[in-house]
Parts: sequence; structure tokens; C-alpha cells
Amino acid sequence: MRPPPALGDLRAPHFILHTSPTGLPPLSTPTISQRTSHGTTGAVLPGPRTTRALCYQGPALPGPPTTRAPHYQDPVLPGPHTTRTLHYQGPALPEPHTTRAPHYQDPALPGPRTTRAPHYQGPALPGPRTTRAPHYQGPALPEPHTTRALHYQGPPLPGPRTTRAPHYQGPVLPGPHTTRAPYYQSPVLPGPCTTRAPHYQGPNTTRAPYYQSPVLLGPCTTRAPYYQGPVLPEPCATRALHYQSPALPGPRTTRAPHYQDPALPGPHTTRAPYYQDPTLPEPHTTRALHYQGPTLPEPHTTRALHYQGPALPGPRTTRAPHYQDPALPGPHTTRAPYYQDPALPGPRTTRAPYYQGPVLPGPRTTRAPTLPGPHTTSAERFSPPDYFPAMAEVLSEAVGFEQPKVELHVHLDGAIRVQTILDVAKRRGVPLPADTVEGMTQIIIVQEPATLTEFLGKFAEYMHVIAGDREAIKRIAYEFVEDKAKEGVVYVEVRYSPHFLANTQVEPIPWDQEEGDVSPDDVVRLVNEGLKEGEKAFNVQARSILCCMRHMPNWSMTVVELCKKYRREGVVAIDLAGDESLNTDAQSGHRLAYEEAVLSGIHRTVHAGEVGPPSVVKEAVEVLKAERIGHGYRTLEDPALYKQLLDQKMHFEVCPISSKFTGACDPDFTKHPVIRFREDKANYSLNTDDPLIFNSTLNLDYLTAQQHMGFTQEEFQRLNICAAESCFLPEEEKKALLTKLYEAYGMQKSTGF
Ligand SMILES: O=c1[nH]cnc2c1ncn2[C@@H]1O[C@H](CO)[C@@H](O)[C@H]1O
Repeated sequence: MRPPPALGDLRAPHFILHTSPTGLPPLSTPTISQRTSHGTTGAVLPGPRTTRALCYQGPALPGPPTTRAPHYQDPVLPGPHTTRTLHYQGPALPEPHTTRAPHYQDPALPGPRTTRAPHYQGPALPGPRTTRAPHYQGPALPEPHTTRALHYQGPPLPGPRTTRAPHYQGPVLPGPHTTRAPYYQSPVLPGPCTTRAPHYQGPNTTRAPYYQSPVLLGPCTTRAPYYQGPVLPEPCATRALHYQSPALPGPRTTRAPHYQDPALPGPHTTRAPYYQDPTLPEPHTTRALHYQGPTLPEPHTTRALHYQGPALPGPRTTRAPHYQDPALPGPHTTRAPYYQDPALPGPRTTRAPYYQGPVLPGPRTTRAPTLPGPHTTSAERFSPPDYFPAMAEVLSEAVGFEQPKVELHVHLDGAIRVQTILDVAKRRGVPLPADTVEGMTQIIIVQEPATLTEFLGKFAEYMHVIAGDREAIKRIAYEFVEDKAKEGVVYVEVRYSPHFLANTQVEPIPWDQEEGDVSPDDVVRLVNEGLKEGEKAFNVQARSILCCMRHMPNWSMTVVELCKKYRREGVVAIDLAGDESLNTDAQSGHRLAYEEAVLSGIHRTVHAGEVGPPSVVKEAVEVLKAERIGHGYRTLEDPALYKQLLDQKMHFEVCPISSKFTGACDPDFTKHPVIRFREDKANYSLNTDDPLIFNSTLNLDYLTAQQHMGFTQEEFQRLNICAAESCFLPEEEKKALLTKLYEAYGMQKSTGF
């Protein structure tokens, strides 16, 4: 038997190359004259000059050395001179002259000499010698000879005995045994009996993950994640996550996260996170998260870790936390926290380590945290502030409202015990700037009214200690419930970003962590466990809300999937948190996630109108279908919108102390929007938001409302009943909670508000 020719041996023994007159091989594909020393002729082979396939590498051919041309795949080799096709790697063929298609791997073919072509996807094979499609791995097929190909994408299967596609894991399908294959991609999901994509668990029809049809009708349609199709024709269409086409046609279009094309044409375009091109042409463009480029050329640009807001107006630009360039040019610049350059040029200058206050007014002035006068220095001599407005009230142990309370808006990562941060840091060997509760508290807390952006920077002081540590994550959830019990809370919905506490499967890994093994999914399970154990130990009902983050639209689909996955383990809703001053309109990631939440029956709340304008509230309600609004203070600036929300009994999650320290509201509490809410008998609640960072408690929020805004016990009762009515518990459990409150308040249910 003749061995097959090696790749470098094409001309021998069967090939003759027609070479060019120069003697060199021609540039075009050489003509191959085919010949054989054996004159045998198979039925399908045209003549005696058959040859071996180019690159044939199969086993020795059993018969005489006839062969087929490259890529020849006719399975019906009738006679004794058949051969193997290119790349054949199957098992030994049982009979001398049959052949198998390439990649065919089922050894159990029932009949003699039958075979199917690779990738066969046709209908049921009629006779006893049928076979399965390549790679088919599904369960036993109910009928003896039928089969469906993997990746079946046809219309609904008509009869009761059709099969399920391999890997199908969805819920029970409504019709008798029909199904769609995984990767079903039909855009026309018409009626109530259409099926769900794999993993889909919601009540209504939906599109499959990875849905890619480009023909979405109408101006406001969205594209699926991973959409990579052609340019979208309508102005309001959003771009898919990972969309990378530079040809965005209209003004105000946004770029997908990870978009990195520097040639953004219009004045309103935004840059994606991770954008790192230093040559931003327009004065009002913003810099992306983690921007690390050179000095910014224009006076109004800014840098800030996480800062993504609009251009800062004046020459007092700020530097990002962690910024360490000592060459700060102007008189009003500030130093970043951690700035430690000893070579500060002028007299009396100093920077307290970890200084995070607002822009300092004069040249070279400085303040250690909370030092009262100008030009003072030394963080060591720092003592706790006496101007913190509510501190005296805490010390007096006055209680604003002693009856059972419901809290709906509190961030788990903004409600950690300082002692726990210290303990975990010690156990993990994480250095911290202070090793006492007092010292660390002073570093973490917001000392005076700041901006939301500055406030959000505070999380960076300690999140790296807790994130990625299973024990710590579970512990903070458990301790949180204990703290709420002590505050007289009987039902709480606590929120957090699973991504912010993870150190793997999150892009980018937050808080400068090394990659680890705690995924957002793990985080949710750990928090669920901690809350559950806390519930048992402290007799508080605790549910959770998972946060999408404004600056991370590419996390949002995962967030909604986690909501769906853990809806039976205490996760009740999705939220959108983070810096509202970001230009987020048409951020498809959030929009798609909220669409999915609607379709899946996941409850929805959105941070809106805290520092952002009423349009953000409107968008939250109309586009994201929010059922509650986080904060919502600035709704009052749009009377029509406010009236509409009053009429529809929209719930406002009000956080009085928070609103002062994030700069959301006038620090004068007598001017607080919640007074208007009260007067209008709006549906709202009182909440702490981030008690760690505001150094506050729920009692302090109630005391503030009582002492500075004239709230009565009756109003406290009313707002707690509003909170219970707007909570995200299932109806039955909500009723039980309401009954508990009515009893505690000594009310008949009918006297509700
Ligand atoms: O008042 C707030 N407004 C907007 N975002 C907030 C506020 N408080 C906390 N977070 C953000 O929500 C994340 C998840 O809990 C926190 O890490 C913080 O970044």
C-alpha cells in the first residue's frame, strides 16, 4: 500500500506541477496533472487519473490506492475502491469499503454500511438505518429513528412527540412538548405561547440571550447585549454593550463601554469607561474612570476617580484620589487623599494624610481633617468635630420614633461597622491609615456637606478590605441585621452592588484588588446567608436589592440575572445607584437590564433626582419603569412631573441626613423637600442611606425630622405604613407586615392613610 503524500511532497509520487518558464513555481495555483499507476475506477470517480487529496493525513487506506479529490465528501461510496475523506479521524471502519464522513464519531450505527454526511440537520430519517446528527448529546429520543440537529432553529415543532433541544433548561413550556432550540433567534415572538430562551424564568415572552436580529422596529428600540450588527438607523436606538462601530450618525449618541475610538465627532458624545486616549478634542468631554493620561490641556477638564460628570466650571479643578503628581500648577488646586509629597513649597502648608475635603479656598492653605481654623495642621492633633449637627442629639440618646420601623433605602456597603473593617484588615494584613475605631471613623466619614461625587469617593477608604473576602461579606450582612434590630426596624430592604464586593468575574476588578475567587454571584449568596442568619438571630425581616452602577452599564445584565436567580433567597429588586451627574441617557446596559426586570417580574427602584435634574426621575419612571424613586428630591422642580408622581402614589425613598452630606439638599433642614412631601401626603419613607459614611443612625434621621422639620409621631406612623405598602415583599407577606405595624401603632386597618 502506498503511503499518503506528505505536505511537502506534493509532486511525488502522484503530482506533476506545471512550473513557470523561469523554473520557479508560478504565483497562481499550480495545475495538477493527475495520474495513477493503477487503473481502477470507482463508480463516482471520473477516470483513471485519480489522486490523493491534498493534505490527506488519514490512516492507511484499505484498498488499492485510488482516492478522491480534496474536500470530496460524497458519503455514498458504492464500490470496492472508495476512500477516506480529508481529515477523517473516526474509529476503524467495520467493513472494508464503507466510509464515514469527517468528524463523524458515533460508532453505534445500527445497520451495515449506512452513514450520514457531517452536519446533517434534516428531518427525521425514515428507515431503520437512520442516525443522529453529529455532536448530538441529548437524552434518548422517544421515537426510534427521529432526531433533531443541535442548533435547531426552525419554527415550532408541530406534534406532541417532538423533542426538546439539547441543553434546554427552561420552565415547562405551555404547549404539548413543543420547544425551541437553544440559541433560538427568531425576532417574531408573537403571542402568549412563544417560548423562552434558555435560563429565562419570567412570565412573559422575551428574547433569547444573544438575540441578534437587526430588524428592531421603531425609534426607541434597543439592541441586545453583544449586538454587533450594522449602524442603527434611528436616533433613539441604543447601542449594544461592546458595540464598537465608530460610525455613530447623530448627536448625543453614546458609545458602548469599552469603546475606544478616539474620533468622537460631536459635542455631546461621551467616552466609555476605560477610555484612555489623552487627546480629547473638545473642552466639555469628560475623562473616563481610571484615566491616567498626561496633564489635561484645558482649564475646565477634571480628573477624579469615578468622576464622570460634566466639566467643572472654573480654574479650581480637582485631582483624583490617588493622584500623586506633586506639580500642581494653580493656587486653588487640592491634593488628593493619600497625597504624601513632603515637598510642599510654601510656609505653613501641609496636607493631612487622607484629606478629602472640598477645595481649599486660599493659596497653600491646608486643613487636617476637621480642624476648625485656617492654616492649622497636624492630623494627629485632630479631635472629633463638635460641629457635626446631630452628634449632640446622639449623645443625648433622644429617640425620634420608638415604634417599629420599615427601612427601604440603605446601602449594605455604606452600613458596615468600623470595628469590622479594622478586624478584617488585621486578619487579612491590609494596612489601614488608622487602627482605632475613632481614627478610622474620622477618615471614612463625610465631615461637612460635600458633593455626591466626593461622597462616593469615600467608599474607596475601606471597600478593598471587605471586598473579595467571603467571611467579611457574610459578616457585614449578619451584623447589619443586628444593627437594624437595635434601631427598632422590623423590615428592611438593604441594597448593594454585587460587583463592588467581588474580585473575579468583574471587569474591572474594583478597589485595586488582585484577582481572587469571589464572583458577584458568590457575593449574593454570601449576603443572602448572612441576612438569613441575622433574620433568625435578631427577629428582623431582611430582604435585599441588587444595585447596577451608573458608570458600569456593562454590569447591569448580570445584576438582573442575579436578581432572577436569587429571587427565592431574599433578593427582591434591582436598583441603579452611583453618580447621577453622569450623562447616562440611552445607556443600553441599564435599559436592557430594567427591560428584563420588567419581563421577569423583578421589582425596580432607581436613584434619581438626588442630585440629578427631574429629567432623570422622568427617565427612571418612563424608561426604566421604576416603582420607587431613590431620593427624588429634585422632582419638585418639575411641578407637572411631581403632580403625576403624587397621583400615581410613587414612593420616594427619602434620606434626610444623607441629603445634607451629599450636597443633594440645602443643609438647612427646614428647607428640606420632605417637608413638602409631608404636606402633600406623598408616599415616602425615611432612611439612612449610608450610616457608616454619615456617622449616623436611623434614629438620627427621625430625630432630625422631628427637631428640625416638625414631624409628629402620627406622620412617622403614616410614613412607615407607606413604606410597608411600597415594599417589595409578595402581597401576602406585605399584608402580614402591615398588620404588624397597625397592631404596634394601635390602629385599625381601616384607619390607614
Ligand atoms: O446616595 C447615594 N447615591 C448614589 N449612589 C450611592 C449612594 N449611596 C451609596 N451609593 C452607591 O451605591 C453603591 C452600592 O451600594 C455604593 O458602593 C455606592 O457607590
